[in-house]
Amino acid sequence: MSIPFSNPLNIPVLGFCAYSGTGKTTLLKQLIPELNRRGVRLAVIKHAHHNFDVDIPGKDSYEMRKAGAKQMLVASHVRWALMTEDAVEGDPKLPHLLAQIEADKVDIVLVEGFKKLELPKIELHRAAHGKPLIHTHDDNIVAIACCDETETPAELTRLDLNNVGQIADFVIEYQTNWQAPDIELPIPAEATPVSDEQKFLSVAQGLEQLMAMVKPLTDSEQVAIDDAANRVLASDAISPVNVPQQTNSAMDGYAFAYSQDNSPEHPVAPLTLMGEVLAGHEYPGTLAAGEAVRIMTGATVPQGADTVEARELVVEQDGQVQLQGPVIAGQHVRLAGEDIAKDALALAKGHRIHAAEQGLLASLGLATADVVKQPTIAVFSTGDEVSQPGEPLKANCIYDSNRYTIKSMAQKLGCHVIDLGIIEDSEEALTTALSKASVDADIVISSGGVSVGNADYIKTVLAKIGEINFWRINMRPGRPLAFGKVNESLFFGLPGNPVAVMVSFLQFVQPAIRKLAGEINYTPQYLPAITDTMLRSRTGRTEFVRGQYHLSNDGRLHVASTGAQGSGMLNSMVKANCLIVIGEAEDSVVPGQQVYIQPFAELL
Ligand SMILES: Nc1nc2c(c(=O)[nH]1)N[C@H]1C(S)=C(S)[C@@H](COP(=O)(O)OP(=O)(O)OC[C@H]3O[C@@H](n4cnc5c(N)ncnc54)[C@H](O)[C@@H]3O)O[C@H]1N2
Ligand code: MOO
Repeated sequence: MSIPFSNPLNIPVLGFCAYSGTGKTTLLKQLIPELNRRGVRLAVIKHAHHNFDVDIPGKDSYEMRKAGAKQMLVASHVRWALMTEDAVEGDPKLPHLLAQIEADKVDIVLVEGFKKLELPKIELHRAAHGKPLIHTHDDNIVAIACCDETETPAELTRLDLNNVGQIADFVIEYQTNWQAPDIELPIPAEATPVSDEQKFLSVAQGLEQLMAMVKPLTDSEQVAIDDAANRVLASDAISPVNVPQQTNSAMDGYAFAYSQDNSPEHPVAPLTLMGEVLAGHEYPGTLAAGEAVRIMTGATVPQGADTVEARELVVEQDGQVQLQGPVIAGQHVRLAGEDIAKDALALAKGHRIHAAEQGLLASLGLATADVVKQPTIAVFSTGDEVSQPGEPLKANCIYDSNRYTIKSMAQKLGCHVIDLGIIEDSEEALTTALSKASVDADIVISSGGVSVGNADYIKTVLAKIGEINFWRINMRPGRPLAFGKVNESLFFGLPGNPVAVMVSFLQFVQPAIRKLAGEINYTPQYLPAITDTMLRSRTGRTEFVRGQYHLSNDGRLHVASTGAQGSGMLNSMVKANCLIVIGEAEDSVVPGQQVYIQPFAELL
């Protein structure tokens, strides 16, 4: 029987398995110093089958543990040991034990025992023992270390059980070639092909199909750096200058030429103070060895000098500068062009401009930026029951909220928005509005009227003046989605339910707008978080649960559902700061399990 295993660390874990008496411990006792000698830092985990204790009665640590401490950590200046009382049924769990290892301090974990786990292992075999082979029924054996008499299949790496150097070579090769498995995100980056008989599309399939129809805008314009926020760079920004322009000081202090005489190995010789240089000015001469100038942060480092010491670490007296401690050659000096060199690529085409990018473009001396034309989005609502906010609410009606969430999200993505209002449910009104909108807009977005019952007008109109696909996406909320073209504009028909509108916008309209706007390499952000609440889904469907995440005392992100998840309840979006994405492969998720979240602070 094999037991699934997943490695929680970002370093390799390699097991050694054998029937008892084969000499596992003897081999490891020789292999460990051999690997150490070759510079490999090791952790070892051993599974003991008996009730072991590492401590002895009478020692403080033993007595305190026996007095009831669940965990006892004893530490000295050479080592520390953590003992944990953790009685479990069956075997201890290896992933949990591995999580206790300080993975930044070692290169590989060697594991003795845990024979039944689906863990990459080296099998040890001694034919004289007459014990069965393990690799014949365990696919996780990566090599067999055995003696001459053992017969092994040609495809299995064979090592000499008595040749520790050869086994060490194998371990090092395994460690060097090991790659952490790719993280599986709830929505895969690549969609499986859509089959003919498929009624529903996966989120990835819907996204792939619609993204194939989005062509990035090619028109660009020059705008002032002040107006470039949230726009996308249309061409590479090449630096016309070195940033910084000249080699300058990073501290208020003293500049001088580093020499052995003021290095830690030598007595510190006083330097002769030659003058002062302020930011925006330069020292007229060249400093000779043993000379220093007083220098301000940002001031050009004089010719001849290469090192700066901070003012508070220096005593200046009677024209002499006495360094107090060791200095490192070149310290506190910012080299000309170290941030961005002249003629180097400062910001690549396709980059969305925010505060740091605006600052960076300004630091090159640029007054304007070449940006992609702003996408124009036309938005309208449909439905006899949908009323204009500010007007009295008619019987059996609801106020229009979808137009407002769509407009706001589009504006946050740097779009120019045309509000077409609420359009009466008639073929004529829709034809006029859509034809007009498509002249000015790159994307036309409607909400409502895309589910089975009432899609008729949109369907008829778009069949005449464009093309339309009515998709059913295996997701919740946001199952129905219409996507097509009106003349040359793209058309999104989002589902009417207010939360479905927002979720569909985030998942489908957002990436389309980013591509249209010329943004390159946008991928949705996923963060791992531990769920504190039970989350329900269904295998085969992607569930977007409104969640609230926070950084917990355990140093990890935790997330909880915001409660009732009706797709008409905008309040659940207001309370949320992320979507919890439960992928198709998963059913329900229990508290304590890891999930992926998409924080949406940027757009909502
Ligand atoms: N028989 C079926 N009925 C429904 C299905 C289905 O598969 N079979 N799918 C459900 C799902 S899921 C959704 S989502 C909705 C989508 O329906 P529509 O896109 O056709 O939208 P409407 O029916 O027009 O409206 C749904 C809901 O949203 C309200 N709404 C519409 N526009 C606005 C607006 N601008 N602001 C605020 N609220 C709006 C509307 O009053 C309805 O309550 O269909 C389900 N039904
Ligand atoms: O997509 Mo609908 O929002 O599941 O109600």
